[in-house]
Amino acid sequence: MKKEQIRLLIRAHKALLSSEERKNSAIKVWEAVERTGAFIMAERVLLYNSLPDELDTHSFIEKWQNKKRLYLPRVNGVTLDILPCDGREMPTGAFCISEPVGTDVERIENIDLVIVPAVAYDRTGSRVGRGKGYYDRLLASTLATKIGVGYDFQVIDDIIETDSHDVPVDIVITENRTIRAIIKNKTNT
Ligand SMILES: Nc1nc2c(c(=O)[nH]1)N(C=O)[C@@H](CNc1ccc(C(=O)N[C@@H](CCC(=O)O)C(=O)O)cc1)CN2
Ligand SMILES: Nc1ncnc2c1ncn2[C@@H]1O[C@H](COP(=O)(O)OP(=O)(O)OP(=O)(O)O)[C@@H](O)[C@H]1O
Repeated sequence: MKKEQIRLLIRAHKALLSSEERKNSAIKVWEAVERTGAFIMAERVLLYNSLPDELDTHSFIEKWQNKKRLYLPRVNGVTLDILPCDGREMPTGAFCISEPVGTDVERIENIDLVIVPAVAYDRTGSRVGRGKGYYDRLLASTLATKIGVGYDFQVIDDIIETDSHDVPVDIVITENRTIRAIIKNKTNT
């Protein structure tokens, strides 16, 4: 299936979710994330500030804000800057996402774990994003563990047709499953 087709299908499916279902799924996903070795071991974690149509991250960020060093992305042209999520107020930035302020940009090399949003995943960890390539550019230069989160229907049975720039995740976590990608994504280990 082509990426654009997948985006349309998933958008339609998401529109059917009740707020109760959204909330319950998020609780289960974050409980499963907390059980992974990658999360337990991680000191610096890059999260995303969820949009209404994404798996909610707000309660999770609040819970862990003072226990780990959390970071959020901020759009800078075609790339993402990584800023600490330190509890300060976050104004609405690009694409209506609340983004951290300040100049304390962190290097992606220093991040231990990246929690990645996506529109869809397949069971090998390949992902379809929102089509702007921000995460592909960011993840191209990290050895951090990458956990993709989402609702269970965001994991599709088809294998996603990928391009050479696409960076897969290592683990996909939904309310029903934790999928460890079959293909090892790191080339130097
Ligand atoms: N919560 C969250 N933060 C994120 C991302 C994300 O996907 N989710 N990003 C991931 O890259 C980066 C921002 N990139 C984004 C790119 C497109 C859209 C978006 O809403 N696109 C619309 C189409 C708008 C258009 O084409 O102009 C859409 O998907 O319907 C949002 C964020 C960094 N921060
Ligand atoms: N590492 C990269 N360097 C330069 N351009 C890139 C890179 N990765 C992706 N792109 C460009 O970004 C655009 C969108 O790519 P794609 O459709 O794969 O995005 P996506 O995976 O859905 O989005 P995202 O990675 O933001 O979640 C493409 O035109 C692609 O050429």
